[in-house]
Amino acid sequence: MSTTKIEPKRWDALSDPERARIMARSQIDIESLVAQARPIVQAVEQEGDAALIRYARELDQADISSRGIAVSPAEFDQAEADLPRTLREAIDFSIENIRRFHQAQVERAMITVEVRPGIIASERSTPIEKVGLYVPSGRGSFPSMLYMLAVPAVLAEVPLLAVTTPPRPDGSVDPAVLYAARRCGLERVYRAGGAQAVAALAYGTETVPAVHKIVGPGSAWVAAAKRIVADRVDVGVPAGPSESIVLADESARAWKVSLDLMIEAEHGSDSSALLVTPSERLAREVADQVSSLIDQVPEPRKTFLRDVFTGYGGIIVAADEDQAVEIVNDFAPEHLLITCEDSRALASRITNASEILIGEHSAFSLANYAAGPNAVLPTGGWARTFGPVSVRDFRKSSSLIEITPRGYQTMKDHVITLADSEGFYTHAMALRRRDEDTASS
Ligand SMILES: NC(=O)c1ccc[n+]([C@@H]2O[C@H](COP(=O)([O-])OP(=O)(O)OC[C@H]3O[C@@H](n4cnc5c(N)ncnc54)[C@H](O)[C@@H]3O)[C@@H](O)[C@H]2O)c1
Ligand SMILES: N[C@H](CO)Cc1c[nH]c[nH+]1
Ligand SMILES: [Zn+2]
Repeated sequence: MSTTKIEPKRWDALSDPERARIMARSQIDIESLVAQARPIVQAVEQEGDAALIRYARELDQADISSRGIAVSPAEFDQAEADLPRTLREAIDFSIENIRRFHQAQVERAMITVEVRPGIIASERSTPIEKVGLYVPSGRGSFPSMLYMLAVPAVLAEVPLLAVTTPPRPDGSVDPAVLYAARRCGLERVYRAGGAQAVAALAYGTETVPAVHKIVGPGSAWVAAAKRIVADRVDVGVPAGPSESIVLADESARAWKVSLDLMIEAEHGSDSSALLVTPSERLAREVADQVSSLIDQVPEPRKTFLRDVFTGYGGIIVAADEDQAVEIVNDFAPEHLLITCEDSRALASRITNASEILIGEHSAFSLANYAAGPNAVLPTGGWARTFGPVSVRDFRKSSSLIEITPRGYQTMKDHVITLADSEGFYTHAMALRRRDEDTASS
């Protein structure tokens, strides 16, 4: 196959539809799959386990009828025995880093403020009772996603955690995922992927428990199914197909930028990877180097890279540094690497990005696996309002309010005035009657 031709594009020269397509990226795929995912979700709602077994055969080419949907303790034992020692050590090392970082997110279970004398208000945090963790599999093996989800969920003290992950063609589950699950203290793992897994967690089946929240990244199929069940279950951070921006200037080295640009692009054809630079020279050098580097990558990643750099990804030449920063903030990338003369100063100007890597040593891969912060991140522009998955995603809060007689006296007249003015008769009357009762007793 011929070499992929990548042409740097000047942002100022792009048409509005061209810019809109770059900004929309995988949202286009997710939208187009919602209608196709709906019958899968409905079948699981109506038929439960039978539909999961059927879709495993149809969509994962896996016969799971003899093994069953739930992974057995013996499979966990086998996975641990089969996994190479170096991989076990790498997973252990990374889990420890992720735990060290997420431990700092554990908040006090209750904060209390005496708003005024006798008005005692608290915020109490409790774990969400049942959470489903979606661990993708197919275009990659993702033990890293298991521990990125399990570590904060366990620190949050969620009582019921149910993991779903697609079966492999022989019906087994990725042993690295099982090893990581056990290391994190989880043994409830179900063989189900894609839209069918999301439906199973939303509605429950004979085997898979229904949960209150589903957390975890996935393909456009997973993202589309989450949209369908979103009125029934909390679907958490919208973490779809991976995407990244490298923001680089004249000081950056083309070979490093080229490889860093290719990291997140190799996840799939629906990913996005952009170099945004004010340097025309760097843009041209990176275009040439990425074109020839792609040819050295084994399949299927070669095809994914080709598709990305002729699809949602590319090389953008900004008019200047200010425009480059503006493009990044408008795009709101999942991953951002800044490799510029003063990367730290530029980082302070980034307002929308879920993960900001600063300086040429901070490759995306390090943060994907082991730097400490969570690598399950919002995509599709959702970094404008969401952050990385954290311990907070697995907890909720309640307000506790206790009013003493003194606090009541301080507030009641103001509240009666407000209730009258809003037109809520009973809101005011409940306080007026209390006053009459106090006066007559
Ligand atoms: N945003 C994040 O934090 C983050 C993190 C890691 C991975 N990701 C993304 O997760 C995705 C992982 O994708 P994956 O494919 O490896 O795993 P996946 O588990 O998300 O998807 C595989 C499942 O999709 C379903 N599927 C595939 N083709 C289908 C079809 N034609 N019809 C119906 N269902 C179908 C199957 O059930 C299969 O089990 C990638 O896009 C990656 O970029 C995102
Ligand atoms: N880049 C992914 C998040 O978008 C995380 C990951 C895991 N493994 C490889 N990459
Ligand atoms: Zn990645």
